[in-house]
Amino acid sequence: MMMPSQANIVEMGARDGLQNEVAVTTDAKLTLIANLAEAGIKKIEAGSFVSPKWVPQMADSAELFRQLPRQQGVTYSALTPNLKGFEIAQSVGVDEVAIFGSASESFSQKNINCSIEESIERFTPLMQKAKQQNIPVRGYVSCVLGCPYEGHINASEVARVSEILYKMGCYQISLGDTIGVGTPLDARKMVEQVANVVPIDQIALHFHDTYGQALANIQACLALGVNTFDSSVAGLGGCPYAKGASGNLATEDLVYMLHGMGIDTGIDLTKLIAAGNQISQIIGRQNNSKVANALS
Ligand SMILES: CC(C)(COP(=O)([O-])OP(=O)([O-])OC[C@H]1O[C@@H](n2cnc3c(N)ncnc32)[C@H](O)[C@@H]1OP(=O)([O-])[O-])[C@@H](O)C(=O)NCCC(=O)NCCSC(=O)C[C@@](C)(O)CC(=O)[O-]
Repeated sequence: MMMPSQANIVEMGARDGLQNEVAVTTDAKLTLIANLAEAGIKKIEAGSFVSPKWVPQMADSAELFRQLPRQQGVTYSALTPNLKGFEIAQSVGVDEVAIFGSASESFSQKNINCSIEESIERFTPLMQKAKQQNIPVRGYVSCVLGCPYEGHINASEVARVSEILYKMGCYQISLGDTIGVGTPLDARKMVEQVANVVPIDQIALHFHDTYGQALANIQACLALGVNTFDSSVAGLGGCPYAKGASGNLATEDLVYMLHGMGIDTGIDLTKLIAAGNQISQIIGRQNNSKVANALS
């Protein structure tokens, strides 16, 4: 398989990032999202329609979508764990939603308060409604390279859950190394196993960078033909149900590597770095992107 000449980046900063940082105002989120679109990002996960008691940082997602100025050609998406979340998302004009399952029973319980099988039952009416309304649904599988509660997770279980979400109608399956423990050979083997049940061009990688392995893992999987990657500007975030996990791979670091390999992203790195520096300043912490720090 040839390396892709172009890659798609799904920007997580406003959702996966800010769900696990000190709460910021809706205005600050709107500015971040506008800056990301201005930098050339075409897919922005902007919020989530989950219980505000579970994730208070996302409680303003409906208000955010109501106010969000849309840039043509940009998709603004949100997480929806159940029909209730989907209906609220739909009422405020979300372009695309994502359901999120897990390859780990324990993480499923901690994150969405139900078993893997129960989560599939909750997703079913959502998928039916999304199909009726023509709203694309992305599917996440968490803990694909390890679980904070169970440790090792078998790739066969990752493939099993991925196949279920794919067959339910998710147009893309995003494989989450939620706690960032994976290493390149394991990442590659896991993706190869999922690719037996989900076409490789419908697989995305969502790697947290807790152990500094995310770029190496992506590099190992690029050769398989994967060309969609989730990342967070400034490396924002973590996971509220995976203590100690750091944010997603920083988008600036990913873009720098891909451009260096001759893989186009359509993203202006200078504008992206400015967006990351601004939100880091607002939340009062150092930008977690090595590239941003080197070039700032
Ligand atoms: C899924 C639930 C809601 C189940 O929570 P539950 O308690 O089992 O659900 P419930 O149906 O019994 O409802 C309980 C309360 O939540 C409300 N509720 C119910 N649904 C909604 C909704 N959609 N929006 C707003 N409110 C909702 C519902 O109305 C009720 O309110 P109350 O009567 O107590 O006032 C809960 O567990 C939850 O919100 N969990 C948050 C999960 C979350 O956001 N986690 C972080 C996402 S990150 C992730 O999953 C990993 C990923 C995707 O990034 C990939 C990776 O890194 O690997």
